[in-house]
Amino acid sequence: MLGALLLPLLAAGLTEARDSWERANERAGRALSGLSLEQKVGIVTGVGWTKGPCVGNTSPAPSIGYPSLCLQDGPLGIRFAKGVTAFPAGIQAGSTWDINLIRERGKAMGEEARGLGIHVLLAPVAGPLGKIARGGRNWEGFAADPYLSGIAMKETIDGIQSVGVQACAKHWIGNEQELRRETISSDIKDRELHELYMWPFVDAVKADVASVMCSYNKVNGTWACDSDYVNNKLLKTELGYRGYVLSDWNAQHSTVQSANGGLDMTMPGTDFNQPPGSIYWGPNLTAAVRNGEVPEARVNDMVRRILAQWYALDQDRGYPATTINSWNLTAGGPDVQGDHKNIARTVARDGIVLLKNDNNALPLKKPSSLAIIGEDAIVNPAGPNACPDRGCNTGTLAMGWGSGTADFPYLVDPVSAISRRAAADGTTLATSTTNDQAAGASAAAAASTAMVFINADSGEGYITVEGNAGDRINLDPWHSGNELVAAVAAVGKPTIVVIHSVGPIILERILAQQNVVAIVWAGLPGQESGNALVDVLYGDVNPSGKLPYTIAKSESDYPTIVDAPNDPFSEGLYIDYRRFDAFNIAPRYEFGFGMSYTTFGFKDLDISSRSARGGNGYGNRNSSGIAAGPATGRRGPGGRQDLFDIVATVTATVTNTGRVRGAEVAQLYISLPSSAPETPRASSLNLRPGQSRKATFELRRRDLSFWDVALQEWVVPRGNFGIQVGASSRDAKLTGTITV
Ligand SMILES: OC[C@H]1O[C@@H](O[C@H]2[C@H](O)[C@@H](O)[C@H](O[C@H]3[C@H](O)[C@@H](O)[C@H](O)O[C@@H]3CO)O[C@@H]2CO)[C@H](O)[C@@H](O)[C@@H]1O
Repeated sequence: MLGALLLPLLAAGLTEARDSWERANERAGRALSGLSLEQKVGIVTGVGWTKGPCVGNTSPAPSIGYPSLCLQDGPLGIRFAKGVTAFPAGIQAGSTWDINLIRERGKAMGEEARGLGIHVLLAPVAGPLGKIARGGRNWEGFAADPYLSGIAMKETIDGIQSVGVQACAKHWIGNEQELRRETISSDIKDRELHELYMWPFVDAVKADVASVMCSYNKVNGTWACDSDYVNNKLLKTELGYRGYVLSDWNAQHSTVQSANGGLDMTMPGTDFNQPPGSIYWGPNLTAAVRNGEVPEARVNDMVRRILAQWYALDQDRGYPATTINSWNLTAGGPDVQGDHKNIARTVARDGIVLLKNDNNALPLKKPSSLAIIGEDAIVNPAGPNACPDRGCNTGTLAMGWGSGTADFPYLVDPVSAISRRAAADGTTLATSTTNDQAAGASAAAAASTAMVFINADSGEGYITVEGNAGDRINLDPWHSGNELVAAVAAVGKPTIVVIHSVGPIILERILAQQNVVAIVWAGLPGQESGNALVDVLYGDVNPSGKLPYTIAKSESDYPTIVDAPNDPFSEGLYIDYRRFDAFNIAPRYEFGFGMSYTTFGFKDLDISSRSARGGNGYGNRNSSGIAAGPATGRRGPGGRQDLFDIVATVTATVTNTGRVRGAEVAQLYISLPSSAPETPRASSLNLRPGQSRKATFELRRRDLSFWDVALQEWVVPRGNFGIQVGASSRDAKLTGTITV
């Protein structure tokens, strides 16, 4: 392992902001001048839960052709609709580490939103970031790492907004657990706030995300949606955010403080989990303006921000009428799936991580017989959508529960997909599709190979499933999964374990079973679950997924668990792999780990750096032209714009040294000079080699900087930066340095 901490980096081409914002902003200003105060307040206030077709709706302003804005979840597809695609969850997209796939998934979600006349898709998610392994909503986001999360945020937003739908980056900020999420204070120190929790939102702002949703929790003692500090100072001033801030549903706690603190839209608008009739804005905001507590200029700013995004995305020109009906699904329409099952299958497949594969147990080679065991192999007998917001764990797991879900149009379960393949191969199947251990053992006894399906679920805290109030109660598989694997493995047949999970599971008891020869981490694959799995199990596609979080040997190895009434974030910068690396804790499977059916060689590391302040580029392995010191560029979306300058390019040649075609995610990690505070981050480049190809990583000034609390600025320290290119956070194949 290199150095105490590793700061990683990525690939090219980060920002293609829309250039129409200035014009849109002018149009918004003109439109605004013709509106009454009541009309403006209607644009910033939701009409109430279930009072419109979408989960969030605002009042129209017909005089300027402005509609009732429709805001709808969510991060893996359209909630409360029929005829939509149930895409793989964010965490599955993250485990592909594939920029293009992540963008295509976002675009497909955007197309479905547009097709239903949804103006704002409430996605993607970067909070929770995933510092708490048990955190109920971690699976809605992409990775327990700000760098990978940030890249995925940018690509998803680009995809959604490329088809004219407003994206919403959520939940801003510090919403890391479900327990007491509406009362807890996330007490986050300045450096951690910048380097971990704000980092992916910077990418979102740089991508010109239309809206940001403030979270339920308090930040350093003040409700996020009422906080001048997080909304005005950090988001709108420091990060140069041009869009609007909307509240999570009922996350607003005041009329005046929230208005003056930077909130621009309140949702859902009335009496949601509150006494009937309670509402902070609407008439109360009008009154606060009239009595001088909120300047009308502030309300004008809210409306201008909202209208500017509507104009910038051309939603004033021929945008489809809203046809979704969240409260009567059969009355909504039309079917908007198109061919999106293809991208859903590809993301599900490329997000599968192969964790163990003794003696090439996989891919399967037309086995004469195969036992399929476990309730996770079949669809819930009551149907895949039997439980509202997927609030149960019955049958195969393909998404978590809560507002970040969609109805399955269908769910291809593992047993159906494997049965089709087995029929074609002439394989005899023995099935036991409950978690009954004796039945599982007897199925295994009847076959040459056993395959056991287990899972672990979590979700949003307004639903409790089998004692799990959103957050998980432990990191074990559900429904006695460990015992089922043990009973099957004891039969003595080669045993393959397939796991569907929202996040890490402690695997030690499974790994202790001698006959467990392979472990396939199938994640949260969405509607194409079984098809994607068969693609990998049979080697039609070589697995290329890499873990977007660390799998520990013991839960106590993780930095924090859900408990205190307030969270002091005392783990500091050391979340997920940063903690394992810094404190020399051996993980079971490290961040970035994932096996393949082939092998890869890495060679020819080349590092060329250039001045961050416009100097000429030159190849150099030692002293660079990169200027040390604080960022000084003008501010724009994302903050100081010189932070996005490319200051170095790192290349390496990756060769497929095995016998079958395959893809490798080459990963680059940077360690900052020891003289500077340590700053770990991670990222990657997805490389699909034929035989040999060059992986190219473009490093931005931002990627070599740490947040200097005293200076209140990003700073590039002097000294040697360690460069590591390899196959995971702990598998360095090539190393080098950049000296600043
Ligand atoms: O959907 C918009 C945002 O909503 C937040 O979650 C809320 C969720 O949408 C809503 O369905 C749920 O309502 C439940 C309510 O809280 C509960 O008291 C009642 O018994 O059942 C309702 C469900 O039928 O409330 C959620 C908030 O508590 C999300 O945080 C946000 O990400 C969504 O975008």
